[in-house]
Amino acid sequence: MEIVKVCCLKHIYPDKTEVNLCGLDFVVEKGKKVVVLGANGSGKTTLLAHVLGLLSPVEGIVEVMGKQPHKEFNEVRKHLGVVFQNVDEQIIGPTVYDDMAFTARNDKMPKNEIDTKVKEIAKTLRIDELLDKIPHYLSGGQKKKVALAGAMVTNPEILILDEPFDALDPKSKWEMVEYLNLLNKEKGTSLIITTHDINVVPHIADVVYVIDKGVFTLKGCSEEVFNEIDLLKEANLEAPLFNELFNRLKKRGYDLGCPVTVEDAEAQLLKLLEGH
Ligand SMILES: Nc1ncnc2c1ncn2[C@@H]1O[C@H](COP(=O)(O)OP(=O)(O)OP(=O)(O)O)[C@@H](O)[C@H]1O
Repeated sequence: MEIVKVCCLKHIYPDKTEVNLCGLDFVVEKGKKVVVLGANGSGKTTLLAHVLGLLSPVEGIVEVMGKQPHKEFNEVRKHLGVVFQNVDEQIIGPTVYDDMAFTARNDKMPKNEIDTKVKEIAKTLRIDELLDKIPHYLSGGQKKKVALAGAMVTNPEILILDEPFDALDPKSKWEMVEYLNLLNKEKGTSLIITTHDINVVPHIADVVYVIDKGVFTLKGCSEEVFNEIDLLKEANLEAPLFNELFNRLKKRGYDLGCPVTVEDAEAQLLKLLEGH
């Protein structure tokens, strides 16, 4: 079932900067983890702002659960959780606990339910030690986790994350990937994630879109997308290094497939070595 659809979207910012999101239709199926890969300024944040109903299109289609987000903002927003690229813009509570509880309190969720959820999510994201802290003084990575935790308290059907892995150290990044995968598996939460961290993509994405200067040029699973090395380069993106390596080996007559994770690459190489 299609829950998000964006096609031929034209946006004009107040300073007259025009962004045309065209090419392939951007579609999110219920329960899927969709990654949008694109270089700086390619239009990722503009896309998300339209899905969230924060901007109005001049032309084109933007639908979330069959509704137009900018027209039916409240109706659409109750299904969405969001972590903005600049989390300082969304962290507003005087303490981490209050910040996480903010939307749930506004939605009149019972106090004890909020308390249980806040503590449970904080524990899973390993920020339970921070609950009494003032968010303003946290590190960038800690703030990302707090924003994600806050977005999760109301149990959104679709979670939108703009560059969620920025500012995270490797351990926190992989913990975040693990948490998002678990969330998707256990709660069926659909994910829309923008990133330019290519190495994370195969570990999180069911579907990958590549956006090149506003044009959706590629759609597929990680293997399909990372095989299109020339199109990725055109979009100012790099395929994972070993992906490039396996492509070069293929050109020399060693077709070992298109592994997109270190584990897959290791398995393929071992197969080859053990065959000799
Ligand atoms: N508020 C704004 N006013 C004017 N132009 C804007 C505004 N926000 C974005 N743009 C322009 O729209 C285009 C797309 O920007 P957008 O922020 O959507 O890209 P992005 O892919 O999210 O980039 P990044 O990875 O750097 O965050 C860029 O040319 C950018 O300069």
